[in-house]
Amino acid sequence: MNSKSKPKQFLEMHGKPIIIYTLEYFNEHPEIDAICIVCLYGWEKELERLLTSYNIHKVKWVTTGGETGHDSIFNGLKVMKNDLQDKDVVIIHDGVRPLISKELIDKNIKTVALYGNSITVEKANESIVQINDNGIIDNVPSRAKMRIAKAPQCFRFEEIWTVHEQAQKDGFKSIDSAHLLHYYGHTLHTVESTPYNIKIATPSDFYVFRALFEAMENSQIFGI
Ligand SMILES: C[C@](O)(CO)[C@H](O)COP(=O)(O)O
Repeated sequence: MNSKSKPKQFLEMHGKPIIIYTLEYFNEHPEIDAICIVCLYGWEKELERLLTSYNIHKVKWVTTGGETGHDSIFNGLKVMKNDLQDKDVVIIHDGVRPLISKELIDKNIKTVALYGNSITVEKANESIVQINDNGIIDNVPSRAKMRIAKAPQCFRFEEIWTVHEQAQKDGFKSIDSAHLLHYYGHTLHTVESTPYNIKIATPSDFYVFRALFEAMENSQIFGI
């Protein structure tokens, strides 16, 4: 949904870029020590300007994105590697999920502390069907067990680094970190997302974001 002039994470809502809404949750969270941003090539200067302007002071590393999400995450891990200990917790989030909450960050941190990793998921409230190459449904999994993988996805540095290194050797590209760890046989633990943790991927998502944001500001939505 990138506009003609801007990639979606830099689009503004009420004068503030989406990426800043997202970053503010991490910047203000007491248990977040440092932030790494993997930035779209060519937008680094604009990002630096925004970080200064909105005082996002916890950003310690900015690096350039790769061709895929998988490559971008690996770029982020590489730039942080020398500063992190194996047991440090890495919380991987999408810049275009600005309705994350402190509560969801808290839940993820607690789950990593207990089990070693944490994948944010949402219950599927519609049926999910698997199709074959001809568009024919060949599997209808039980909806009760279906979850939609979201972000944040959180790991000890050692665990996420090891699978990325292995994937480099194997030439394997994952859809996201949950997929990558599952591929290499790791046990993954889940936390249920807070509501409204939407990913802004299409123009309609942008309008949903605006409506939700305004409703939250006016306390019209119960349970935020
Ligand atoms: C991590 C994620 O948000 C889970 O749904 C998603 O996989 C990210 O996908 P993207 O295509 O890299 O935005």
